[in-house]
Amino acid sequence: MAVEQLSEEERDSWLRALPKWSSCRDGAAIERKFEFSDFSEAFSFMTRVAMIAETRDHHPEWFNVYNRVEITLTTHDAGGLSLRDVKMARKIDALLA
Ligand SMILES: C[C@H](O)[C@H](O)[C@H]1CNC2=NC(N)=NC(=O)C2=N1
Repeated sequence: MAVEQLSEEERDSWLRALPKWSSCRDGAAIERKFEFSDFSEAFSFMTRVAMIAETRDHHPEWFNVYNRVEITLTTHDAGGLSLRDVKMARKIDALLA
């Protein structure tokens, strides 16, 4: 599905609203690291993120070891960062609010 990459200006302004996420891959992605009390908490969080990803058809790249989860968001169909990533990041943040 066609989806637009954010311009550099749009990216910078959206990122200011997502202070827990940092830009990576030369602006093509954003990432956030999470730490939980144990694996069960981490995996439960991942399960909730997975459900959101499925309903939105927008899937994270992620890494988990025990209580740590690292999430990278990028839009493969756009070859970079899109509004889908920003919205997904907001949803993920809201899970922990
Ligand atoms: C065919 C399917 O809708 C697409 O491949 C979706 C699935 N999940 C996706 N996830 C992400 N992160 N980027 C995409 O471009 C993407 N595209």
